[in-house]
Order: sequence, then C-alpha cells, then structure tokens
Amino acid sequence: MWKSRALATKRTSIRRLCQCRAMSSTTLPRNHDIKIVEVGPRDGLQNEKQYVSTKDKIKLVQMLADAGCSYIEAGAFVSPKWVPSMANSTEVMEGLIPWKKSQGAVLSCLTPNTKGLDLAIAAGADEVAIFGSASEAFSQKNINCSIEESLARFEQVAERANLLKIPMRGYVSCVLGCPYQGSVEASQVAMVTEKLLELGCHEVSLGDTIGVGTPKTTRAMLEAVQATVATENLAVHFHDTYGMAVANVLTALDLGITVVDSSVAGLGGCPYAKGASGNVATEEIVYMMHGQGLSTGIDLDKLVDAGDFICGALQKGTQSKVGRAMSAKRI
Ligand SMILES: CC(C)(COP(=O)([O-])OP(=O)([O-])OC[C@H]1O[C@@H](n2cnc3c(N)ncnc32)[C@H](O)[C@@H]1OP(=O)([O-])[O-])[C@@H](O)C(=O)NCCC(=O)NCCSC(=O)C[C@@](C)(O)CC(=O)[O-]
Repeated sequence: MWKSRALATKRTSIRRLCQCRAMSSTTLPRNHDIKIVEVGPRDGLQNEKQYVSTKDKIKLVQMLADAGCSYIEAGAFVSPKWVPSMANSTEVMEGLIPWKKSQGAVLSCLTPNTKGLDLAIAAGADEVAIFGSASEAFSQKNINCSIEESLARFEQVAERANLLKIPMRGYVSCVLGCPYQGSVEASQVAMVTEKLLELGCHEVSLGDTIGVGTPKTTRAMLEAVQATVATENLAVHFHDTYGMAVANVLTALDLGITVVDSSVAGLGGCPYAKGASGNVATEEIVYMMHGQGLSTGIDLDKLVDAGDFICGALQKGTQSKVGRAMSAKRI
C-alpha cells in the first residue's frame, strides 16, 4: 500500500518535472534540468561584518560564472545606511561590464524602489529583483513599509522595468515563519506571490528567511501556493538555520519546482532576521542534484574553489559540508 502510494507520488513528481521543463523552455532559455540562482554575492555577503572589497566581489562573481553559474545575484541597490555591505554594488557591477561582454551569465540586483532600479540600470544589471514579504512585521523592519505600501512601490518599479524590457524577479520573504510575528499564513504567501507575478515578475522566489521550515510545512505551504500559481513561475530560497534546507529543496523538487536559490559556501543571513544562518550551500545543491541524475551546468570543483576564495577573503571557514569534504580530499 505504502509502496504503491510512494511510486504513484514519484511518477506524478517526474511528470510535473517534465511538464515544467517543457514550459520553462518557452519562458526562459534553460539548458539544464535545474536552474540554480547563485545569491552568494548578495544574500551571502549582505550580512557580513567583514568588509569585502570591490575587487574581491568582482573576482567572486567571475569565479562563480567560470564554474558554470549562469544566474548570479551580484548586488543590491538598497539604502547604504540600512545595508552598508552592499554600498559598493555600483562599483562591482560597473567593474564587471568589460568582462560580462564575453560571458553568458545573467547578473541581477535587488531594487526595492525606483531609485534602486535607476541605479541598477545605470550600472548594467541584466535583471532586477523586487522583494516583498508575507509577514507584515518583517515588511516594516526590512523595507520600512507595509505589504500594501510595498506593492504600490513595486508597481512603479515594474512599470519602468517592463517598459525598458528588463526582466524582473520577485521575492516573498518569511514564507514559513517570521522572526517578529511568528507564524505566517500560506494564503498570505500565495496572495503576495500572485501580486508580484501580476506586476510582471517572470519568477517568484519563496524565501524561508529564518530557516524554520521542515519538509512537512514546506510541502503544505508550496501546495497552497501551487493551487493558485503556476509551478514554472516558482523558485525556492531556503536558509539552513535548523539544517533542513536540503530536505526542503528535495520536497520542492518533488512538487515539480526546478529553480533553487543557494549561496556558495553557505554564506549569508539577513540583517533583519537575527540568528538566521546562511542560505543552503550551492555545493550541497549541486552535489545532490547531480546525485539525482539532474544537470545544473555547474562544475563542483570550480565551485569549491570559488567558496575557498571568498572564505579566505572573509577569514572564515566554509559552511558547506560538501566544500569541506572536497577540500579535505584535495589535501
Ligand atoms: C527600501 C528602503 C530604501 C526604504 O528606506 P526608507 O528610509 O523608508 O526610504 P526613503 O525613501 O525615506 O529614503 C531614505 C534614504 O535612503 C535613500 N535611498 C532610498 N532608496 C534607496 C536606494 N534604492 N538605494 C540607495 N539609497 C536609497 C534615500 O535617498 C534617502 O537618503 P538620505 O536623503 O537620507 O540621504 C530601505 O528600507 C532599504 O534599503 N532596506 C534594505 C532592505 C534590505 O536590503 N534587506 C535585505 C535584503 S531582503 C532579504 O534579505 C530577503 C531575501 C530577498 O533574501 C529573501 C529571503 O531570504 O527571504
């Protein structure tokens, strides 16, 4: 009984994955089974106390692209008073322009308002991202306005981005819990996701900002969102605070979601979510996906090199178990 149910679930997941591959090829060019959005240079570094120079950020992006990362979130055009570590995003993006001409990687940046959008465009961003929240309290702390006000701000960003044909991604934070208000309703996650898609986002990334989700809560939340939103427009973004991130990614994959955000060396954390640890490490996701027979386009050895490089610059060890294991083997 259990076995046949498990088999039926597996078949449904594979069918969903195939449908998803077929659909995504009509929206965005995809050469691989899994699209990994490498968020290390932004989400990974935004919370670091240690100053990371423009030169080192540029080198990190280049090493990630060389490892095969084709989608890299390289910076954030947010208030430098709120997030000082992203203050050199213009210099980073501009420094990458000569190199970018010969590369296929899409470089994106966070843009909370039209001021951020203008700066991102001027600096040569290929894609921008607006970021909302499913939690009212987190929205106030993170971007200093209510959810409703944030959507009005994003409407202005979207109007201009759509006019200029700049692809726009959306984020919904706190999809499985909020550091300030506790539980978050899945219906609220679905509502904000739908609004961001209506504004023209090609993809919305669902963020477990404080990493409290388990496979069970992840499944329930994703199924609630999938009831109103097409699977091919969804991405997942897990922080690994309680060590559940890889299991949660696998749950999302089982539900047909093939876009995953992750951060090299498991860097990261959110300045507005105390105690939240880094994003799931890209090394872990690549290792797992390749082990599942799914392609990512990423060379794990070169990815580990990129992780070693940035950890050296930060003078700290990697948070990636795969990274640690592979480095130990090399020695
Ligand atoms: C949204 C604002 C700007 C509102 O901030 P505000 O203070 O309400 O905005 P304001 O319009 O009153 O402006 C205040 C000052 O900021 C400046 N300003 C205004 N906009 C910009 C801009 N775009 N770039 C640079 N400067 C800007 C503006 O010019 C002014 O400068 P002043 O006149 O005082 O010198 C602010 O709250 C902010 O920057 N917040 C940063 C939030 C952030 O970056 N959080 C971390 C990323 S989100 C996240 O981590 C979650 C995610 C995406 O990873 C998913 C997940 O994990 O769940």
